[in-house]
Amino acid sequence: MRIIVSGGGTGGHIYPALALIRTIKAKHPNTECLYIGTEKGLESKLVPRENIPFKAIHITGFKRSLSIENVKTVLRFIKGVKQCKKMIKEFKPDVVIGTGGYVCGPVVYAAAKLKVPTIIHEQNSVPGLTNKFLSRYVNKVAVCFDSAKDFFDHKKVVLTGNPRASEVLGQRDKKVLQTFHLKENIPTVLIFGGSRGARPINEAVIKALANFVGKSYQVIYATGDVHYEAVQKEISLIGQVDNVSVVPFIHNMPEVLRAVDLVVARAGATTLAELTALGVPSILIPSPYVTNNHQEKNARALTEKHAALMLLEKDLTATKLIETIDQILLDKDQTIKMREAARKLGIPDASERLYQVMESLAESRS
Ligand SMILES: CC(=O)N[C@H]1[C@@H](OP(=O)(O)OP(=O)(O)OC[C@H]2O[C@@H](n3ccc(=O)[nH]c3=O)[C@H](O)[C@@H]2O)O[C@H](CO)[C@@H](O)[C@@H]1O
Repeated sequence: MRIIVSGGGTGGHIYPALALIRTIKAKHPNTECLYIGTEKGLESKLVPRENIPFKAIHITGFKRSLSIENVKTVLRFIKGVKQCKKMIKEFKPDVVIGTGGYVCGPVVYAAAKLKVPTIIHEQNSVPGLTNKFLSRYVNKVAVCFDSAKDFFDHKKVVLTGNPRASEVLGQRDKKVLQTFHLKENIPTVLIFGGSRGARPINEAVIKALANFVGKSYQVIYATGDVHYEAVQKEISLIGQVDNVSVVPFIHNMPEVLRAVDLVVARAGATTLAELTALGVPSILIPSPYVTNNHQEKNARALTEKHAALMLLEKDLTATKLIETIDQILLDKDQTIKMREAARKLGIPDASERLYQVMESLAESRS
């Protein structure tokens, strides 16, 4: 099989794509894959790490307000479509899949125009602009939340879940905590602000740092690559805290998620798919800076079922953060209830479901 995958900007669009590629390669080791992204997006770093052939196009996203930049974006889109058509004709894919982010626009649109079978994967409860636009042209729309179905043509829509959910599954092995210089025999909370980190979360954690001293739990705190230096500078002024391990980014997230007892994070859809597949309780701090406030809607899908607690960014303080962590981790019954509620929401066979959609589409063509 030959497939082109495109998805980018942030990890939430890239990790599902990588997980799907791994599933396909596990089934058909001879599958040829090409990933199309942008140089600026995180994909230009993450995809080559996986030894997947990567090509970049130059494209930008639409601004919501009227602006001259939008005219430039239209021109870049037209140029991008031309570039993608050339790549598609050369590569001759059986299927083209877009996992979100504006880079998918020209890639999937070009494929649809060339009559190559196309799928878009929407991770969120409310779709992004690019996927809404592409949904008119593609053959199938794979979604992760029931509520997302209503935004698309019901004949095209399939509930698959997020392939990252399948990827994080595995044996819980707390030995990985040693790599963070932490203990295996006490509860661990993992704090991170999405794939790029989040300044407001970093600020709250830095202020909370001294209050973690003497707690019966320990903390892994990923600042986000771009924030690491600034955070370290601030921490050096306060002093290191033994039971808090600070890192820029976690590249072995599946292993780490399996070893921790609570997660504090933004409410990015891929993170939520991972948490629910594993049944990890969470405190969600939705980013208020995303399209249609979709992270809050993502988070509500979990809080309504008691799988997570939500802390709005406007209410986020160091004290509130510690109180909420204590509320869960210092109450075993609460932890267990949240764990079970989270697991009930997971779609652990998401990779297989998405693979089936892809395979039947490719077969229908041959
Ligand atoms: C600001 C923005 O537009 N965010 C969007 C983006 O979020 P973002 O890229 O932050 O996506 P998610 O929170 O969904 O996923 C983050 C991914 O990065 C991984 N990870 C994170 C930190 C780390 O140190 N190591 C690591 O591997 C997580 O395990 C997860 O797989 O895509 C999501 C999925 O479409 C959307 O729901 C978010 O609203």
